[in-house]
This record gives sequence, C-alpha cells and structure tokens, in this order.
Amino acid sequence: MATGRVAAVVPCKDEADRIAATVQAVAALDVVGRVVVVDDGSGDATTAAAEAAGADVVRHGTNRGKAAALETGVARVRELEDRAGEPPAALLFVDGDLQETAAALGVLTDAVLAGSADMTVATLPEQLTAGGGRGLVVGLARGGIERLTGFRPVQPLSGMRCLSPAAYTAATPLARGWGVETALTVDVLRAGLRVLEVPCALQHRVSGSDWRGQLHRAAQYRDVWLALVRRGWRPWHRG
Ligand SMILES: O=c1ccn([C@@H]2O[C@H](COP(=O)(O)OP(=O)(O)O[C@H]3O[C@H](CO)[C@@H](O)[C@H](O)[C@H]3O)[C@@H](O)[C@H]2O)c(=O)[nH]1
Ligand SMILES: O=C(O)[C@H](O)COP(=O)(O)O
Repeated sequence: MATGRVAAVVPCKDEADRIAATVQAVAALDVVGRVVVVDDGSGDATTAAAEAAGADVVRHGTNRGKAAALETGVARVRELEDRAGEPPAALLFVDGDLQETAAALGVLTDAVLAGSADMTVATLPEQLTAGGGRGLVVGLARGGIERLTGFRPVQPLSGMRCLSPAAYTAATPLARGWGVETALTVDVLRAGLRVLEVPCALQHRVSGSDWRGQLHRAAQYRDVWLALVRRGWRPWHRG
C-alpha cells in the first residue's frame, strides 16, 4: 500500500505568495505522507506561510541555492523518518511556485513506487504566461546530457522529480545551484538506473525577459555548464 509512503521536499526562496497553495496541494495527495519545506534564505514571509499551511519547515539563515536546499530537505526527511521508524519509499522534489497545480504531481510517483523507474521527471505543458528565454540553457543541458548518457530529455531542467532512495544515493552529493537537475539525470543514468519523463499538468512562475530574468539564465547557464564539465563533458564536443 503506497498511502503516505512518499516524502515531499520543497525548496523555496521568496515564495510567500505561492508556498501555502503549493504545500496544501502536495499534502492532499494520498501518496504523500510528509511535506518538508526548505526556506532558502527568503527575505519575505515564506517560512510563516509554509508553517501555516502545515509543512515542516527548515530555514537557511542565508541563501545557499536550490541544490543545497534539496539536500537540507532530504536530511530533514531522514531525521523525521528515523524517529518514525519507517524510511520513505520515494522522495518527491517540488518547486514552491506551482500553487494548486501541484495537485497533478501524483502521476510522478506511480512508476517509482511500482519499481518500473528510479527517477521520474515532470514535463510541463505550454505555460499560460509566456517566458523570456531563448532556449540556450535548455539546449546546453539537453545536449550535454545526451552526450554523456545517450538520453535526450524533452525538459532537462524540470525540477519536479520523484526519486527512489537508490536514485538519490547515486546523485549525491548533488551538483551545486541550478546544475542539480542536469546532474541528477546524468548521475542516475550512469548508475545504471532508469529515468522516465512523465507529462504533468503543472503551471509555474516563468522567468521574464527583463534584466532579472536574463541574470537568472546566466546563473543557470553557469551552473549547468559546471555540472556537465565536472562529469566529463567538453564544450568542443558537439551535441
Ligand atoms: O536560491 C534559490 C532560488 C530558487 N529556489 C527555489 O527553486 C525553485 C525553482 O526556482 P525558479 O526561480 O522557479 O527557477 P526556474 O528558472 O523557473 O526553474 C526552472 O529551472 C530550474 C533549473 O535551472 C529548475 O530548478 C526548476 O525546477 C525549473 O522550473 C523555486 O521553488 C524557488 O523558490 C531556491 O530554493 N533557492
Ligand atoms: O526560462 C526558462 O525556460 C529557463 O530560464 C531557461 O532559459 P532558456 O530559455 O535560455 O533555456
């Protein structure tokens, strides 16, 4: 019986307006037994909003990036589950900005709990709000992953993932910052485990084309590039 066997980890920074709806939608999934939110040094009321929504919240005193927030969240899950005496059957990584659409995440857990995949990755439909990206970061991650593993992901940066304990172990320590998703896919596949992309009706806050959005993409590009190079990818390798 899968009820309550999945532990959700929600990394977030400055998501006070969105985190409560996200937590409530995830907690309402039968398969989810625990929701841990990691407030990654927010300057707003993210912690209070997540606690009011019923999440277990851990807070970073200063911002450490998404990968560090995920690691903190998994450590917290382990601490809580050790006390309860039963480790989770799977981990569910959830971005804090999905709000009510996080209710669609249940489909990610099926294949992992059934043992037919070790990591599932959500692919998102077209977003209601247009983004300001030109596909550079996505292209870098997709090509790099394909070069290193032979697998060509549709949405390589998607952070909504369900992992078996073996998949998480294969990917730790996690790659830094925004490199985490790209590295997860490479590391899990290289461990001989199975990765499956699963369509999921999610909507998230997309980055715009203003200077803030472009700065964000520059940081994503840097982190994905570093994650790939540290795994043996070389920029002059076309792919
Ligand atoms: O320092 C930070 C910054 C962001 N976040 C949280 O990380 C998640 C994703 O960040 P977001 O700003 O929404 O990034 P996007 O560019 O929209 O994200 C896309 O690309 C990222 C990889 O670059 C993935 O992590 C995301 O899942 C994917 O939606 C959100 O919950 C954030 O609150 C942190 O925990 N720490
Ligand atoms: O907006 C996005 O999808 C991400 O920030 C990636 O940007 P990109 O379009 O430059 O790959």
